[in-house]
Amino acid sequence: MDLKANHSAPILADPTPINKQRLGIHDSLLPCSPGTIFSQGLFLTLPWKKPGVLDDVRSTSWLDAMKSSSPRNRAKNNGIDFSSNDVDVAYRDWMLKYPSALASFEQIANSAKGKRIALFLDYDGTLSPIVNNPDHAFMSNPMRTAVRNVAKYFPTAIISGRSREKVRKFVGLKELYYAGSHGMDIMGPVRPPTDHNTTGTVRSTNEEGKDGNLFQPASEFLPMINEVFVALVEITKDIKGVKVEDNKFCVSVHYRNVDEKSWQTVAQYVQETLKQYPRLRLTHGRMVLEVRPVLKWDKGKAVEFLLESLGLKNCDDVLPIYVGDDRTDEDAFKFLRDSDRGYGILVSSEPKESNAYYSLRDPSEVMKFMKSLVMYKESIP
Ligand SMILES: O=P(O)(O)OC[C@H]1O[C@H](O[C@H]2O[C@H](CO)[C@@H](O)[C@H](O)[C@H]2O)[C@H](O)[C@@H](O)[C@@H]1O
Repeated sequence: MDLKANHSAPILADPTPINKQRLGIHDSLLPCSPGTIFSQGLFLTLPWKKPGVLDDVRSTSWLDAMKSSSPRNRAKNNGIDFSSNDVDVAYRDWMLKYPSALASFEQIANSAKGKRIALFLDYDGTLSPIVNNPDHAFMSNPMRTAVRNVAKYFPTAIISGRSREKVRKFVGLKELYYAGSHGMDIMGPVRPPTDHNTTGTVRSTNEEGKDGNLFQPASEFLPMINEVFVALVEITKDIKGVKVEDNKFCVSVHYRNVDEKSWQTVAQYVQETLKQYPRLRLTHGRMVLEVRPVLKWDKGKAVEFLLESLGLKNCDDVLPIYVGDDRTDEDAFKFLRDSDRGYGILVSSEPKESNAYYSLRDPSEVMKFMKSLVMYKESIP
């Protein structure tokens, strides 16, 4: 098979328009994403753009996105002086729109009355603090205990951009469901799904010998992703601080530890490499460029899939709660908002537009929130 062939999904025309990134607005919050059309099935079809056209503009826009990914630059762009108390004022204003899930816990508990909560948790920046070395993003033991306790009462799933195996190792709890590669690798419960498009689900046994339903909608992309991973490691090897991470169905190119002067080179190298892979696209996370298949599958779809697999999808008595900190989590927030159920909770210590309803400042507040859920459950006679 020619891995690089442009079968059904040509390259993304202009993946990160400059003004959207400056405003820090996620695509899903805008009326439509220019150039993005959903085709039948899982493939995202994107109009073909002649390779080479607008290359400079595109790498400039990626550079701009990379700069705005740094909290200090973002504050500057929003006219906030980092050294003044403007930051606190801006955060307090923002919390009027996205109230603290801790301060609003009673309200959340009221809407949970008579309902079954299903909890979905992102990993990096939600359960573990953001650190410079992605291999050292460990979860604390108190956090692990909090997740274990909450999972005793509510079905709980981790949905991460990392590979499923890696995030499962970091979390280390058998009692959870895990979805890796931004939801493109899900090990759900055995219960056969009914009305969801789950073709490709196979019965599988995980590392602990537990049976599950494995769903990997991007499996045909695996050889291509492996190839691009090797190519990216090679092309970036002389840029100090770059880390290319294999996340199974996607690849992360971290630039957190790269001198800002070399960011443009990183963006250019990644884009140059991707020109040969029109079935892959580039997205942007926290100081990371992420290469992934052109597939209509994201964390929102993963939540929908897991609810279906758990037999909770079409039930009025279910309250899904999704906690996450990154752009990719917005797809899950949007799914909950659009289907008018449950709550998205954005973890952020700075103002950000979001599809979430509530906010938490950092992982320590996420831990308190989970403890509150346990106390709430234990208080019910
Ligand atoms: O969906 P998530 O579980 O939040 O995964 C998203 C990415 O998280 C990791 O990168 C981020 O965290 C690192 C460790 O704190 C940090 O160094 C990096 O700058 C962040 O982008 C992970 O390494 C990526 O592969 C995930 O895609």
